[in-house]
Amino acid sequence: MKYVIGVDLGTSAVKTLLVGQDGVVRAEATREYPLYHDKAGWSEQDPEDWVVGTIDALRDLLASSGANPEDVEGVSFSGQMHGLVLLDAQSKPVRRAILWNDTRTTEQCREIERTLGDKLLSVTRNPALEGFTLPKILWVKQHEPDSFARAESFVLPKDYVRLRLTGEKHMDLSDAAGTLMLDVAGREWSADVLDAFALTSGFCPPLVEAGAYVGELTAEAALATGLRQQTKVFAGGADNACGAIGAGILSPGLTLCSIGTSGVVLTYEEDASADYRGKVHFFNHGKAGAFYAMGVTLAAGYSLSWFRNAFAKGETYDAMLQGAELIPAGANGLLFTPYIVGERTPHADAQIRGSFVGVDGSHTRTHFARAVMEGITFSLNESIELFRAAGKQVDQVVSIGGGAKNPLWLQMQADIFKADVVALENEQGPGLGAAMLAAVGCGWFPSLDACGATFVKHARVYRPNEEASARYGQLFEIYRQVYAQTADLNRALYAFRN
Ligand SMILES: Nc1ncnc2c1ncn2[C@@H]1O[C@H](COP(=O)(O)OP(=O)(O)O)[C@@H](O)[C@H]1O
Ligand SMILES: O=C(CO)[C@@H](O)[C@H](O)COP(=O)(O)O
Repeated sequence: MKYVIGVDLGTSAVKTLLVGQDGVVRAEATREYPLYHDKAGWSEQDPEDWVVGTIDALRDLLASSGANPEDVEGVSFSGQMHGLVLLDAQSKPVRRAILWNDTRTTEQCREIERTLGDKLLSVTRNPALEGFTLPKILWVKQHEPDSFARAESFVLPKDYVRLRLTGEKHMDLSDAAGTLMLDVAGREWSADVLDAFALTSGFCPPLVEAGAYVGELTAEAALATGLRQQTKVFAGGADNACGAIGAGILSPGLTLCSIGTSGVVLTYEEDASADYRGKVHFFNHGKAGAFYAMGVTLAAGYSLSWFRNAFAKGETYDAMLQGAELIPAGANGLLFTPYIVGERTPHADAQIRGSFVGVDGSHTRTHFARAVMEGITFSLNESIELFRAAGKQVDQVVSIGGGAKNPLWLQMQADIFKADVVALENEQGPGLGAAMLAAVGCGWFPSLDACGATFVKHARVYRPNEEASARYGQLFEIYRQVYAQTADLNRALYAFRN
């Protein structure tokens, strides 16, 4: 049996999958790494942690599977999007990476809007959001001129790991789309954007397709991981593009829900003609020539992991959520808004923060945990509603990410989305998508679609429960009001955050 490896560089951990030619996941290995929140709204990681974690996980993957390295033909990547890794002339990071969920750049977003005007939406196809890469570059330029002066180029998180494993510097289109520097429809770095901010084209890495062959491992990387130096390396893509590939979202009419650290709802777009007027993100897909539109909840899984760290430290998610399935929909009148690091869709607001509304003396920790899951799912439903309002039919949603490990949450998604929710045999969609890019690159299949027919394995389908759905419909209308009712209060509280 021949194998490929998918590496998913997530926010909480790097997850590696060894997948056979039959699409069966033979082994998994994971390494967690820390997040640094030095100030409210800041979120950073050390790129070295990604590299060490990836090498350790790959070594583990080979050891635990017993696979012969000679049989591992290719490897590809999926990565958390937008994170800025500034590199010096020797391709060494000049500072820690500033991540997608870091919201320090509101001022730079306004500068981008003023400078680019209409070109912002017509060229980059996206609004200026704090999480995107260009505002981070401008922030470093303004606040850390010494670091910026040493920076000769930039890459995104998974590009840095690939650079360390191959010695080759590239960025794929699906990830470049999240920088706000790409002409998304034209599929090239935008001269308009680069000129407007005095950035040279040499500052940006060469662009490739997600499925492009970019080289083989360095001798050092082969020795450290146990893989052969001749293992073929393919560029890989943004985690949401790879999640879409791994969930089979490869043709029109298909919808994905991913609950990782962030939460996303995305729909496939055949071409760049759709115009959502910046209400949702619009990016290049990992399938060459295609696109996707996507709404993002900044703190989806992160809200539940925050809740666990704060109130159930040391417990597993399953232990913390025990009994939550016995509580009726609506958590006995307790509502949660998951704005704990700000929000993107439908409220692009870095200052908003979360709320529990309706706290009652009878509520237990389990009610709060259930309310957190419901609030996250209501937030994702706002994106589903946006797509429905734009004319998309959303009858079936494929669900992936850590949140899809929990059957209660999958049923809740079906009830709140009022759509069938399909779980996959393995919820690690982005890692599987990366493995599919490698499988197609190695010539095992003529296309991603053909590969999907073997690799994407649907498991249980969760259908909406009529009674719960009706109840959630009423609660969703109340949930929707909380943003407007708490926006001013949160602006007033801003001065009191560290
Ligand atoms: N057993 C579980 N039950 C419910 N939620 C879970 C479970 N396991 C993980 N999660 C959720 O999944 C999130 C991590 O998802 P993952 O896809 O691994 O994230 P990332 O790709 O951002 O690193 C956690 O923050 C948590 O909210
Ligand atoms: O910022 C976005 C998408 O625009 C996030 O979806 C990141 O790509 C991080 O993803 P996860 O770590 O939650 O998978």
